[in-house]
Amino acid sequence: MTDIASSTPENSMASAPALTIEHLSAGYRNRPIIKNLSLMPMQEGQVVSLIGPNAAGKSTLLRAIAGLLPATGSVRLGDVEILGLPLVDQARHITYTPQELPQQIALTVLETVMGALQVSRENRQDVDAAMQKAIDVLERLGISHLAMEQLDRLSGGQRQLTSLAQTLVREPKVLLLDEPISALDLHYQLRVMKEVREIAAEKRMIVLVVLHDLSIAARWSDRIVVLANGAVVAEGTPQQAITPEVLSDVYQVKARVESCSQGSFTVMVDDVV
Ligand SMILES: Nc1ncnc2c1ncn2[C@@H]1O[C@H](COP(=O)(O)OP(=O)(O)OP(=O)(O)O)[C@@H](O)[C@H]1O
Repeated sequence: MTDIASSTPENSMASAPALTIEHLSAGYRNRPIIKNLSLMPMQEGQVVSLIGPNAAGKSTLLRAIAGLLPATGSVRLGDVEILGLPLVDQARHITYTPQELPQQIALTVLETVMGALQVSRENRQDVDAAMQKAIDVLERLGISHLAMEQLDRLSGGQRQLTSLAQTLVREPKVLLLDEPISALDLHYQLRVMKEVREIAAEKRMIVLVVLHDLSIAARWSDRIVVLANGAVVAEGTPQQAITPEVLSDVYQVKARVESCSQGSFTVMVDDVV
């Protein structure tokens, strides 16, 4: 087995670990939600969007991959089996950002983001490096002006951006994002998707993101997974996965998929079925 955390950039490039999910089942008490689910391997640098109706099991799937729910099956990063590892070891590879906004604690945004790096306060160099990293992420997300604001004085959208900064600063190998743009205005929705995509490519991260806006998912994802009733109903490029037939089956809407001038496409919903 390969120890991913201790591998050098050279040999990790050579082995290019993919995230492979096979025969995954998970749920709550006596309530199975995810049933024997397998996905195409997700490659380094890829952004994969998970879409589907309310209660389809999207958050449950992310929590199961992150090791936060009892699950059976296999979640492998390269040849390392992640499922069943102690949470602290799993967290070295995978970071999950939940749908819920962070607690309104009395820390500044900068302190909150730096806190995610868990450096010792004794070591001045580490603290300085952590601060620089945190500031860089805040700048990328366009919220460096909030660095000295207290978390409990922020709006919902500002707290969501802080939560994302807290996750990104750790540069995990696998990033699981549950509706990261649900509280954001148009500018920040696009800004976040653009930055997540760029950071994934730069840092060779694997990103699995739950989104409800299909046009945004189509524009910013390499691949789409459509989930309904805890099972995959379509998977592939945005063009392959988001079709009028799938939208009718899964969301019960009459929809068109229209090409845009920039090569992406928009989903136009005409009516409910
Ligand atoms: N803690 C829990 N205990 C029991 N059942 C739960 C729990 N959390 C979620 N569920 C159930 O699991 C199913 C899937 O929920 P999940 O939150 O994964 O769906 P989702 O696709 O993320 O939905 P949404 O788009 O509405 O956020 C739902 O039927 C829900 O009621």
